[in-house]
Amino acid sequence: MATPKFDSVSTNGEDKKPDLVRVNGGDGNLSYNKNSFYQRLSLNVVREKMVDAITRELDVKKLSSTSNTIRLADMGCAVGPNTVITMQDIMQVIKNKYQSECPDSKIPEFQIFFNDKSSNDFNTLFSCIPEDRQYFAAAVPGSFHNRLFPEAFLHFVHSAYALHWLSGMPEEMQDENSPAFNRGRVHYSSAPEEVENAYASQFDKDLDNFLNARAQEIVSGGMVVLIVPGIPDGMPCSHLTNSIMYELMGDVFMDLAKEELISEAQVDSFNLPIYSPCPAQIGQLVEKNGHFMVETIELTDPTSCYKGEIDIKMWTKHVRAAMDGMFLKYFEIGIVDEMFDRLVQRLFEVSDLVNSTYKDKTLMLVVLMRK
Ligand SMILES: C[S@@+](CC[C@H](N)C(=O)[O-])C[C@H]1O[C@@H](n2cnc3c(N)ncnc32)[C@H](O)[C@@H]1O
Repeated sequence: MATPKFDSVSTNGEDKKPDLVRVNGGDGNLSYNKNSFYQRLSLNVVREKMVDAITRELDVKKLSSTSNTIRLADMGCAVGPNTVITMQDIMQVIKNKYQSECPDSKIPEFQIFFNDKSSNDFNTLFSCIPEDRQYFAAAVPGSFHNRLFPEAFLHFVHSAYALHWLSGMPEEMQDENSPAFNRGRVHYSSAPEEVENAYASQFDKDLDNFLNARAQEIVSGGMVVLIVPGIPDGMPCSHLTNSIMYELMGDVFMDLAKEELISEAQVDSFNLPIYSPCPAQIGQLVEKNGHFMVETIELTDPTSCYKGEIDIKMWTKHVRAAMDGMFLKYFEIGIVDEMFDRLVQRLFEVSDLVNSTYKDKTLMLVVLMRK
């Protein structure tokens, strides 16, 4: 196993045994704090739809009848401005709704919980939270696939670009004799159907765990907003921009194996724990789970509120800021540097394809109401 080193990445005092599967902390050149602008642009694309859903569905009179503190949580908040801006924005929308619908009542106090894995760089996150904020802030470390809060405690849960991270890879993918063993690739794109099925069933289990935990924590009438990179129903995964990139990553790693810088066995056993669900899959999972009503499940073009071509170098840096830990868990940092250098070149060679597929409707907004 590689001994990971960090370039401008905070280690949270966990140098001896770091949990590397996290976004890059700190404020350096490869930090998520400095490289999460594309995610923010995409969040802006669905902002109006989310505001509409809150305005239409969130029954503030009912919520305020049980508590004078409204509790919001962002799950998989990471580091940097995205979570702080989004949660402040959501709080303001809810506050405005109170002011217009309950003009004679006292405006409730707000408490915002920022959740991520315990390995997240919460210190850098705290430095982004304004001192003159009009809410109480707290960090909640731990996996959102488990319980994180007391029963019937939260009123609103938001999670963006986080639920597509799988909790782990299914065991059969490590078994060389299994049809789900993913030889020569790092993702399920263009892989045999058994590989994609293994990823899909892991996602199903993870989402079910997430919904079960939230079902206990959220009050009746509370709202869940999920923003997930998705795929249109029926579209082959290989058509996604991200899949084009993941396939090129696999090709580059195989080149490095041919050059004997890494072994083929390393590539075979490495799989990116990232999955893009389609709306039908989410709808079926939510219905089977039974605790929530679906208000919205829809896909949008993530580029629809900004123009121009994708900047391949900057995009790759964003990907690295978010996913470095997944690679560093398996490969030496020199190999990861080399892979990303070569990846940029490969992406430039297919830049027309990258730009055309990037405009597909792949940004999924899911709005659920606790029954
Ligand atoms: C790409 S970042 C998205 C950050 C932020 N929500 C945004 O929109 O910019 C994904 C985050 O989800 C977190 N995450 C993934 N799985 C998680 C889990 N099971 N529990 C808590 N956080 C998780 C990761 O640690 C990472 O910080």
